[in-house]
Amino acid sequence: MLKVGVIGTGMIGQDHIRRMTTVLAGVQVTAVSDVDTVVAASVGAGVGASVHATGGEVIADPSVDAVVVCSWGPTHEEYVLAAIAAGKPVFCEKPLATTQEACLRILDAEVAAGRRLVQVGYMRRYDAEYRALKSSLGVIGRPLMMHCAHRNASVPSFYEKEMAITDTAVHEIDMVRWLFDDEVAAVRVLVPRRSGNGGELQDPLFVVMEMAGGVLVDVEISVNIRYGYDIRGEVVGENGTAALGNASLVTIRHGGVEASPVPVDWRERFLRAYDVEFQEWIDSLTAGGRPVGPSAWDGYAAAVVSDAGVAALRTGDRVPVSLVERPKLYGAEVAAA
Ligand SMILES: NC(=O)C1=CN([C@@H]2O[C@H](COP(=O)(O)OP(=O)(O)OC[C@H]3O[C@@H](n4cnc5c(N)ncnc54)[C@H](O)[C@@H]3O)[C@@H](O)[C@H]2O)C=CC1
Ligand SMILES: O=C1[C@@H](O)[C@H](O)[C@@H](O)[C@H](O)[C@H]1O
Repeated sequence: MLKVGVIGTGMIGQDHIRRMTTVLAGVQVTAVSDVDTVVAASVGAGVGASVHATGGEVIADPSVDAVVVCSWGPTHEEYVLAAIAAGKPVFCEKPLATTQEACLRILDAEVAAGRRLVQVGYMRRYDAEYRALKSSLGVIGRPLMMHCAHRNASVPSFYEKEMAITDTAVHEIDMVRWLFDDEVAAVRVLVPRRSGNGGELQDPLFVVMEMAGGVLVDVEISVNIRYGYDIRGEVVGENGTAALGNASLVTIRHGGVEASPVPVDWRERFLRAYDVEFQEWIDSLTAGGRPVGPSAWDGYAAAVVSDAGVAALRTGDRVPVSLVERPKLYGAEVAAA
């Protein structure tokens, strides 16, 4: 039984605790913590876990074999570094950290530890539709372009302009690296007319990524679309196209109209993907091994592209992407999962 401590008991922290306590096998949540101590106490009591005053105490708790970090992005670096220092495996929700410099510090620490301890929560790699899309690439000929849309019904009040890249588009950044087994070479961000739904937020955005191998990817980021959570992707190949399904269990035809329900948010759309992601993480650690999913290198690479995207948003320029040399520790694992 893998004993897990969870830092950050907000929306996704609670959702992951729910899956670890009621859905998945071979795992027990033994400790939790959140700067919102009231929420942490309530969540901890609900699953019989110890409630600690700080994330550092969760990591140091002897009843904790592995750590799950679900706090806000800017706090991830501190906890991931502390888990590495304690020699404990750590699953960190995306992004690994909010700047490439912070990710490099994590890479350096893990390389110094000499073994993989870090996994990053890029769950699209575990989604059945994305996996089917990847499998179909052989059928449609060489991929040339990809069209994506990433639409949130709404975002919380603390969501800032740059988060459209660092918190939202970062999923597409990781996904295209995995899908095409290639790195992003340059980023542009185009700014269309502003939606009235987002207040002062610049919403939507249109992100264009150039892959090193020449594939061009466009991503519409809309975070106040109101009607639901809508994730789309279509690859254009030399001889055909391959698109994600519409993620709906049912299509209703009634009163002269055809309709399918749209997921409310990421918890519904990627429910199974998170389950598979966590079960594989738990199983890999229980077997005495190391995590095999998205690595600190993947987290770093996504952060470099994300930084380029933020610069492109600020300047309107095409911003090239340049990665440091990949440490041997991450040699064959960029496209894992
Ligand atoms: N993989 C995915 O699809 C998703 C990933 N996320 C990621 O998960 C993380 C959390 O997001 P949400 O749960 O939506 O946010 P949230 O705001 O609902 O929850 C975050 C929690 O972290 C706590 N917190 C903040 N600073 C802390 C600190 N220093 N130590 C301990 N706790 C702290 C907050 O009090 C809050 O309860 C973010 O990094 C986000 O990008 C979020 C949603 C979906
Ligand atoms: O990761 C997530 C959130 O943090 C982010 O804010 C949303 O835009 C994404 O759709 C969701 O998957």
